[in-house]
Amino acid sequence: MKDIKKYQGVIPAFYACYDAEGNISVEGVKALTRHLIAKGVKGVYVGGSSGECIYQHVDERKTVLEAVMSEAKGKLTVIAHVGCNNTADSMELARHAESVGVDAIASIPPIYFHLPEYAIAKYWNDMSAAAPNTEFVIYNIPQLAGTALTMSLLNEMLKNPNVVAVKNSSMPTQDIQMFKDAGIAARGEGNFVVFNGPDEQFVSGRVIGADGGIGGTYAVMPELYLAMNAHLEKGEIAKARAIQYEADRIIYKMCSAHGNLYAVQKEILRRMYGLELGSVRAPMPGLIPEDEPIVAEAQAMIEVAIAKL
Ligand SMILES: CC(=O)N[C@@H]([C@@H](O)[C@H](O)[C@H](O)CO)[C@@H](O)CC(=O)C(=O)O
Repeated sequence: MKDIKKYQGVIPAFYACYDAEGNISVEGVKALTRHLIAKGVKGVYVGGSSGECIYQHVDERKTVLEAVMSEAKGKLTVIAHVGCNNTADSMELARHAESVGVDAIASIPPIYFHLPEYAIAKYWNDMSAAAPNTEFVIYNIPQLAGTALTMSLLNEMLKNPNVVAVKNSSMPTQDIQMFKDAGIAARGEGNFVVFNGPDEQFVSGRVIGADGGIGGTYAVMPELYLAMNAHLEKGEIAKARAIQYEADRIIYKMCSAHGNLYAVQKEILRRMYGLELGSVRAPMPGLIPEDEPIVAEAQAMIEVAIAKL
């Protein structure tokens, strides 16, 4: 790998940005990108779960990535999730992502049908071949994708020199160590990256060896993850853990709404910073009036936690 440093740190999973009619809001995408640059994050993960990738058309996903790149190029590490539920569309997005100059592409495994490992490897390698000059990140999120990254599948993928990282959203932090060991055995120390996925375990994931984190709640409270990361880099585990506890309580609060977590977070960003990012796409549930106190409480918790840093 040429530059491992660009993947080390706090990388928010970018939210889907819609206008009042539910169409992609290019202005919203640009505004959120500028906002995250100003907050000092390392990069963005575009078009993943938080980006509602499976609810967006190929052309919409290209539009989003182009808007991000127009603001982020040279300022942030950009990882574009290009997985679709068929190889041809994924390859088209991979080709496009390389053409706009992303740092890496990423993909979930194919969802719904439980395919054999050789078919999953071919799906990933085909999209990697469509972006031959771009690094590739395996996105392991078994609880949503329905397929878990096994060691045999990872070892098969490590034969592809573009595979530089795993974004690991499985819950056992032990998986991070196993993936990292295999990556280092194949590539050498300092040449393979594992990202922590579950935000509730950012500190544990980093302590067991994750190089950085990609997460869906970072964008609504980047200050907390940046502070945890800074404490960890100084070996201040207790201080990092105290912030992790606060972040987790905020996540539990946001997840208690009727509306989807992403809808809650976008509403908090609207209230805190005037960012107009819209709601979520059906069939995800949007906010209902009864969610009002939850949104207000979560916002207040974020503000209190930030003020304490
Ligand atoms: C299962 C799941 O959705 N995991 C999320 C977490 O960030 C998650 O939203 C967070 O830990 C709150 O539970 C991320 O790993 C997903 C992510 O980074 C993405 O949006 O692509």
